Amino acid sequence: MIIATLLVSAQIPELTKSTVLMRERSRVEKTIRAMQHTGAGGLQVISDFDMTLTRFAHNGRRVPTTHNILDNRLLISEGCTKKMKELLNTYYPIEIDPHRTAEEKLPLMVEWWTQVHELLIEQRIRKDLLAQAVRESRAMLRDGYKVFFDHLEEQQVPLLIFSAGVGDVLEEVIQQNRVFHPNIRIISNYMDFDQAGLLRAFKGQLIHSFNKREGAMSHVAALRELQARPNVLLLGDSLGDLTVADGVAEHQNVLTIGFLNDQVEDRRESYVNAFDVVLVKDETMDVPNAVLRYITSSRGDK
Ligand SMILES: Nc1ccn([C@@H]2O[C@H](COP(=O)(O)O)[C@@H](O)[C@H]2O)c(=O)n1
Repeated sequence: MIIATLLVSAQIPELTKSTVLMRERSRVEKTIRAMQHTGAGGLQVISDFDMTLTRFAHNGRRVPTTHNILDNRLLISEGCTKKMKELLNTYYPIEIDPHRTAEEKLPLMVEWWTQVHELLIEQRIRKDLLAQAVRESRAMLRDGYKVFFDHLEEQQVPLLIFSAGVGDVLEEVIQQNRVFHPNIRIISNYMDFDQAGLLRAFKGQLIHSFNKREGAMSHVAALRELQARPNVLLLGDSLGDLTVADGVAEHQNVLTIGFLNDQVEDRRESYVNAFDVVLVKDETMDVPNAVLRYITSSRGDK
């Protein structure tokens, strides 16, 4: 068995990079082997979007989240920008605070999202200007994103993107990067426009970073096709992302990969305890791509 697990490391050299942390390397290798045994046909990928599929920073500047892409004079006023920034400065430190529990954070996240959505609705955002706002933004998917999206499509592996961001903006980002393939399902906060194409509400139950399990459970019927796939590769950048897989179904093998983008020293321990694999300040999809390449390679290739 030791020889078998070592073989996995040899086949996936990306897992030996100094930016890759694992609580229990042998468990990771065993899970990857089990997933490779079933192959692409038994696999599904569940991923967060902002700061997981998108970069956290580029050239020393933060890359905007889907909410922040809406901060464009085409769509919102200067006053709205100011209020959104104040809310971000108040609530983002709470979202990533390793000393508060998810239970403590939950009501505060509801406050943040609710206030921002109310501000956006007051602005009566125009649907027809969203694509231009995305084009003008500094939105950026992680390096290696094309290999990730294209490989999943080629292997017919479903990709569920579960995001507390803004669904309409998220779709536009992946559309403009030409990777919006038919194997993708998205659960997110979608805008509701009136007949004149002006934002009047957000649809459905609010999704924030700490209610993803409940959000996933409420979509279980729509996600029935995923229940036939026992193996899950789950990608996220927040501890709240870990609960999505529980909400979808019971699984045989789940491998979780967490991007630790910010406040690394303070959060390292909690991330290593929670995710199987932690990627520290890694702006690429190299590790998920290497793991996927291994899992979906046929056993004869080994
Ligand atoms: N007004 C807001 C609210 C949230 N955010 C950030 O977006 C992230 C949510 O999207 P996921 O795809 O990661 O689920 C969340 O982590 C917040 O930090 C924001 O920028 N502005």
